[in-house]
This record gives sequence, C-alpha cells and structure tokens, in this order.
Amino acid sequence: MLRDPSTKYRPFPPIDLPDRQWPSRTITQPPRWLSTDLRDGNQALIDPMDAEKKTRFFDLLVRVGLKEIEVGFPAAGATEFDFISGLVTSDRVPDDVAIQVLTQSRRDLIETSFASLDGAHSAIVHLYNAVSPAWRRIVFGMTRDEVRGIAIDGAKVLRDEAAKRPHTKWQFEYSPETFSTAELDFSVEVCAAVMDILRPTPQTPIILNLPATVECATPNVYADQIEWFARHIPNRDSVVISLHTHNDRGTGVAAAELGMMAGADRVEGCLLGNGERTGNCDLVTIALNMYTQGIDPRLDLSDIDDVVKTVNYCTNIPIHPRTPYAGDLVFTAFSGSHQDAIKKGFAAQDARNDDYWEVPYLPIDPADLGRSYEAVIRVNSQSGKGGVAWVIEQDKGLKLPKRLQADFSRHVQALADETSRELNAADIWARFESTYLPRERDRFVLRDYEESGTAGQRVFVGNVAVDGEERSISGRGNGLISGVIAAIAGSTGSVLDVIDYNEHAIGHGADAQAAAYVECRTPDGRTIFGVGLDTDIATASVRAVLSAANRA
Ligand SMILES: CC(=O)SCCNC(=O)CCNC(=O)[C@H](O)C(C)(C)COP(=O)(O)OP(=O)(O)OC[C@H]1O[C@@H](n2cnc3c(N)ncnc32)[C@H](O)[C@@H]1OP(=O)(O)O
Ligand SMILES: CC(C)C(=O)C(=O)O
Repeated sequence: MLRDPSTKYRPFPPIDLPDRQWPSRTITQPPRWLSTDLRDGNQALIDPMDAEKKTRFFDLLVRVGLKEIEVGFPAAGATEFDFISGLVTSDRVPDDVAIQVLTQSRRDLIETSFASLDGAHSAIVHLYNAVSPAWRRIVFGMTRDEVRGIAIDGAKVLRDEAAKRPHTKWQFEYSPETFSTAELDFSVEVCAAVMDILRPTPQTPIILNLPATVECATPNVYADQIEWFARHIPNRDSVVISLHTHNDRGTGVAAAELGMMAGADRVEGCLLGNGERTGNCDLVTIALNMYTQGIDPRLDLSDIDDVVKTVNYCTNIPIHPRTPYAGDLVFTAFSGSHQDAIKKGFAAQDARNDDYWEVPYLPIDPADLGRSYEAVIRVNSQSGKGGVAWVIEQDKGLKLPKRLQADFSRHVQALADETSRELNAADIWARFESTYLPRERDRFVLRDYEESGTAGQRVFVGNVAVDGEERSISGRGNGLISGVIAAIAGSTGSVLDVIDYNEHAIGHGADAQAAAYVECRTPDGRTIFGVGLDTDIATASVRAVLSAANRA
C-alpha cells in the first residue's frame, strides 16, 4: 500500500444539496422490489445457472413474493434466450408477476430481447448504457451527445418493438449505467431524452433505474444523488425511481435504504447479496431491516433456511455464517454474558403481557424466520452458566437453581477446555449425568425405600448398596429428607446440612417426571449439590440427597 494514497486515489466530490431533505425522513413503506438474481446475480457466477437452476431460483422468488423478476439477458446466448422464452410460454409466471429482461442499447440485441418475450402477458424491457465520464472516454470513446444518442436510438427500438406486440403489457426501464459516478445534470439529460421517446404517463410510468454500478462513495452521497435527480427529472409523476446498488464499499444495503429515504420508489437487488464483484444489495437484509421496524416488507421470508438452501444450490456460493438474518450463526450466542441476557430475555418475554419483541442481543425473533430457539445458545469455552442452563432446560426440561447452574458450569467449562470444541447438548447431558446422577460404582446406590411415621416424625428405611455392600439403613427426621440425612449419618458418621431444596415437574400427564435439587454443606464447610430424577417426587428428593452424599 502507498504511504500517501492521495497520489493514486481521488476523494469523491460531495453533492451540492444544502437543503437535502432525506436525513430527516424515515422509511415507512416497502418499495417495489425487483430481483436481479437471475441476471446481475447470474452474470457474476463462475458457472452461470443452467435452466434447471434458473427455474428453481425463479420458483423461489415467486414463493418469496417478488412481483418483478429480471430473468436474464436474452441476447447473451441460447441458454438465456431459451430459458426466457420457455418461461414465458410456461404456466410458471403468476398473473401478478412481471418478468424483466436486460439489453444493451443495440438494435440487434433489443430485437432478440423482444423475441424472447413473445407471448408474455406482462414484461419489462430494461435498456442501459453507461453515461459517466470514465466510461464515455474509456469504453465508448464518445462525447456526451454521442452517448445520449446511444440511449435515444435504443429507446426508439424499444418503442417500435413493443408496438409490434400489442398483446403484452409492456413497461420500459432505462438505466443510465454508472449513474453514481456520472454528472447529475447529464444523467437527467439522458433520462429526459429517453422519456421524450417513450412518453411515459402517470398511468404508464417509466422506470428510471439509477445504479451505483460501482460503489465509490459513502451512502449519504448516493442519497444526495437520488434526491437531486428526483427534484430535477421532468414529469416526476410519470417516473418510478429505482435503485440498484452494489456493495464495493460494503454499504450497498445502507445506500439503498438512504436512497429510499431520498425518494426512490423501487429497489433492485439479489437475495443474500449475490451479484457482480462484492454483490448487489441484499434484498433479504433490506426487507428484514424494515420488518424489525414494524413495517411489512411484503416479502415472505418466514422460511429463511429454504431461501439459503436454494440460493446456495443454484449459485454454488455458500453464504457467510454471519450474513445478516440468514447466516447459520446469527441467532447463536456462545459467550456467557450474551447467553445470560438472552435467557433472561426469553423469560421476560414470556412473562410480559404485550407482544413487543425485546430480547437482548436478538434484534428479531428467530421463530419469525422459521429458525428454532434451540440453536440460539451454543456452548464452548466462552460460555457461562446461563447458556449451559439454557441447553439443559431446552434439551431435558431441567430448571437448575442458580447456584447449581454455577457449579455445573464449572464442569462444562473444564470439558470445553479439554476438548477445545463446541459442546453439543449430548456432550453437556453426558457431563451432567456423570456429575450428578447415580452410577453403580457410587458410594450409595438406592435400591428401594419405605417411609413411615407421623407428620413431623418421619422414619426412612432404605435398601441401599453402601460401598458395594447391600444394607438396610434407616434414619428419623421431621421430614423425608432429614430422615435420609440421618440414615446416611448413621452409616457413615458424616452429617450433611441441607441449605437449599428445589423441585419441579418435567412434562405433563402420565409421562411426567420429577426433578429435585439439594444444596448441602459438609462438616468441613464445603458446598455440595445433589440432583435426583424420578417419576415420583419423593423418590427424586431421596435420590437428590444420596447424590449429594456421593459427591461429598
Ligand atoms: C453493469 C452490468 O451489469 S451491465 C450487464 C452486463 N451483462 C452482460 O454483459 C452479460 C451478457 N452479455 C453478453 O453476453 C455479451 O456482452 C453480449 C452478447 C451482450 C454482447 O457481446 P459482444 O458484442 O460480443 O461483446 P461486448 O459485450 O464485449 O460488446 C462490447 C461493445 O458493446 C458496446 N456496449 C457496451 N455496453 C453497451 C450498451 N449498454 N449499449 C450499447 N453498446 C454498448 C461497447 O462499447 C463495445 O463496443 P465496441 O465493440 O464498438 O468497442
Ligand atoms: C444494468 C445496470 C442496472 C447494472 O447492472 C449496474 O449498473 O450495475
């Protein structure tokens, strides 16, 4: 890298728009969406999609609710042409969906594009040519007038080809490609010239698509450009202003959002941000950003895993696990303090009377996207007691008391450090069982027991294997637990002091189980926890005390 990059790179000049309005606006309704997955997305793939993949992707876009779908570049070759003309004559395109095709502004390519749409009930023909100084100079070697001429000539062919096919409901879209690096007055001039040919009306507006073909500035600059354009384009009521952002600086989504605030009506992009170079803006992110502001984006993303799976299959591009809303890890917390807050958040959410979502660290309810809660908290060496307790509760229904959570978390931490990997629910349960639940080699193994006596004077008599020897042990207390403590003291001389006891049911009806937890203090001052599980709550409590005795 250069010590002084200013010798190689020039800063992007700001837009002169001192009375800009967009910064104080908010997004209050969804735009018209256009998916360009099958065009800008497809042209950016190492292996462009074949007809089977394009069809599968098209069906996904319809399922998600896209009403405008750019299906390809018909003049690119036979694969594209055949797919598009096949689609047009199939019954795959719902009545309320308009398919769109892209063409350079060259007569033969435009004619081929119209031919691919023969028989369509509704279609958008999208014409483009680059307008910015670098492209004029480097790509076309043309003056402004000549470049405007390319657009005008193409628009005339569009008009004439459409007139030959009156049974299709045509819409026209024009993109001054490289809009974001062009002089604004020239973009308006070229678009106005195209409008003069195509004569849009408020009933049959033209779509003027203003691409950040290459993202070269901060997103506020793009918003300024959109607001400037919207103020200066003639017959604004006959124009649908459309955005088409790329992500070269990582702000394709932000630019589209600010562009909407600046007055745009429509957004083009790809699901999960596929597209040339760093991608087009990600329609999933923009839509769900809106959703989390309480706005219906009119795209159905309730099965986000279906979207991810299909896009991945068709593009052969895996999505990053941290992709907003859709990545594998975006609803997952590994770190202790996040897990603790999320666990408390879910509990508070359940307890509240309103439906408003307020769970720390989770900007959206994963269930709204078809994601399950089980995967929200995952355990590794960064995890804390809250996360471990969550996994045990979700997996086994055990609601561990707080101090037991801390005790068990230390065992899980040791396991995570030993294994240096993520621990799954089975690993955690195995460690719980080996730590607290009975094993044949334990010092005390309960066979069966009886309880008798009057209220306040209970007698426990248990058949218990003590150090491998089958014995009958008994003890008296004011309740069952103190009777068991006394029986243990009688056989070992060691007296445990029970300082806390909790119990709860797991599940309902005939399959219900009971869980009991004791926290005991040993004569030498140590704190020991015991856990008992049984179909019977009294037996669970006996098991819990013996569990503590074994661990003492
Ligand atoms: C920003 C975008 O994403 S735009 C979409 C880009 N997508 C694609 O290009 C995918 C499909 N394209 C293709 O398959 C091919 O490029 C085709 C079939 C369209 C054209 O192929 P070819 O004519 O063989 O080659 P190529 O694309 O290189 O054409 C370049 C010529 O078109 C001219 N040209 C480029 N864009 C345009 C345009 N929008 N309108 C008119 N002429 C244009 C160039 O100036 C160049 O002219 P020159 O040959 O006189 O120098
Ligand atoms: C054709 C246009 C809209 C384009 O894809 C771009 O400029 O990125």
